[in-house]
Amino acid sequence: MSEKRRVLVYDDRASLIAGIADRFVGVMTEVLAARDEASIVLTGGTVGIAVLAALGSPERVSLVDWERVHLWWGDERWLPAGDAERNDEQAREAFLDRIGCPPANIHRFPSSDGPLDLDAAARAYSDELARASGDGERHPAFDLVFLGVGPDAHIASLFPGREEIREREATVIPVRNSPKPPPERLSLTLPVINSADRVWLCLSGTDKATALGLALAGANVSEVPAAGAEGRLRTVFLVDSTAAADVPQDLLTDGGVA
Ligand SMILES: O=C(O)[C@H](O)[C@@H](O)[C@H](O)[C@H](O)COP(=O)(O)O
Repeated sequence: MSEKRRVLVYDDRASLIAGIADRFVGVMTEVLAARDEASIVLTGGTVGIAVLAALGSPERVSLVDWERVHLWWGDERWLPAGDAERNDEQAREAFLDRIGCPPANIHRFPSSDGPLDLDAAARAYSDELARASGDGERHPAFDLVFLGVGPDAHIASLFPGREEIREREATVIPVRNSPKPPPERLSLTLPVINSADRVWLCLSGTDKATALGLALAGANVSEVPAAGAEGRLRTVFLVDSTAAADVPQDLLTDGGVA
């Protein structure tokens, strides 16, 4: 396993969630010691949201200087603002209301009940990313992108066998007829995800074992989107032992720098 890519295996889901949260606190301490602000991309999904809840827990909520953090999303479900199924709403319930991150630093995707249609919403988020870059780039320099991984190895709303995973020009795209409900979504594209210093893929459960095994074996990205996730400095698969069941022992590492 290269220093750039690691697989960290935790005994069970609870220790995985806690381990991801604790490692994230460590990374943020390092990043915010070196720079004024950090930019993080959050994910939806049960593992991603559980990690946010752990970060918002009484024992961790004060460990990150959230006032210096910008939060973005890797994807969003095309639903009305405040809908319980929106990734940003689940993040709000999990931790946003407790961490004291300035509202201007919380960069939600547009919602379906707003003035924009799906295509215009993608353009609007793309424009917001560019504005936030501050130096004429197309998006901020992301310190870390969280990704959940579907049983089909999708990441964000980039699904296998679909054109969106192959998009290399746009930074944000609309997704229609999504295999995972709801059918309409918005997603960052793979080049934007991979522009981050760190990409963390978080997997729990036996239904993720095949996706993890294929991703680590270097399967074709169009068919196994998780195989295409690669941070500039680090790519870390943070998994529990059930998700790791199909992974050859030589691809597993314990501990190490995430
Ligand atoms: O909008 C979403 O649903 C997520 O962004 C999606 O990419 C999710 O992270 C994966 O489907 C894994 O979800 P689980 O962690 O619940 O398996």
